[in-house]
Amino acid sequence: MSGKLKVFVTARLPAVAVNILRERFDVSMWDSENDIPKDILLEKSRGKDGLLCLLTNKIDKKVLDEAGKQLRVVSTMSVGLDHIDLNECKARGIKVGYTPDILTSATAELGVGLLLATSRRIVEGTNAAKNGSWGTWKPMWLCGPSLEGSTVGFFGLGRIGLAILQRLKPFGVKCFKYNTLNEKTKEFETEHGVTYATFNDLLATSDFLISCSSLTSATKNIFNKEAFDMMKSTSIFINIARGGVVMQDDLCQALIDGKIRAAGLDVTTPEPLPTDHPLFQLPNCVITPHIGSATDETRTAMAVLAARNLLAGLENAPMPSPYEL
Ligand SMILES: O=C(O)C(=O)CO
Repeated sequence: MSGKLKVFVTARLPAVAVNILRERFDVSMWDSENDIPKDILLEKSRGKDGLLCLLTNKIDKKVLDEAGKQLRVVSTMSVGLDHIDLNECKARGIKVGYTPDILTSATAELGVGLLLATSRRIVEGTNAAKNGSWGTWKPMWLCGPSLEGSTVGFFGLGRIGLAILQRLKPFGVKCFKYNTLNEKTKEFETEHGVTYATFNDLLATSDFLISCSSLTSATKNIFNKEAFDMMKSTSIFINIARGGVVMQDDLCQALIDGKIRAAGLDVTTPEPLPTDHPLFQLPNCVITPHIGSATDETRTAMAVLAARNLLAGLENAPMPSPYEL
């Protein structure tokens, strides 16, 4: 038996990340890209000093109990933390590490991609080109709204929202609005050319509404029937945050009824969304499988940062990216 601290990694990660841990710890890993079943997560967490997890692993009281009192660090390869019971971690003195910043650009790129895919009807267009419905060039076929001259609203304007805003400026957007829990300073608003809106104003005036907010008890299901009813029938809704901010059945109905024009979703409830889900039947809904941060560079950097957080946390050194509980 080695006297090394024990860590469990809940998914197959790039070797460059795992090797950081192997040098110092007794490492076991769920060596698969498929999600680890809960019973195995519980079993493998038992007796570990540290866990390196993904956003798909619910690190709840049960996992923490099963791991045992020696568990000192939970490091997640994600910026989102809604899968971790943070209150329990705090109560137990367990340190939490996460991976913000390094995925901002990649996620912002995908957000812009979804905006363009929905507004310019790129998926509908490629399908039409493939399936023979192309025909001749028609004056108004597959038209969509322009970003130029539009009002773009952000629900949540943290790192990722801001990065999308910056990328959208060259498109000639007329007005950027935002709604967040805490209003930003006037200096911030002036610097970024964005104005605060109440949630209702954001709904009523945005041509494009982008959800970039974290999932909390305050944001859960906030995009519901009432919200979609308030949006313009010409507006486009984008969600790159968490599926849980949306009442998905209400969104589906709003798209069917023409309450809003289109939606682009990188996140859904559940994930994966069953292939027979009605949203997949709608031509005005573009769904990508939670790939916001999926660039080669970003995913590798996230894995490495998660490993470094775990290493530092277990060695009582400052984590490169701690989440302050
Ligand atoms: O890091 C996260 O929270 C993600 O959603 C991954 O893109």
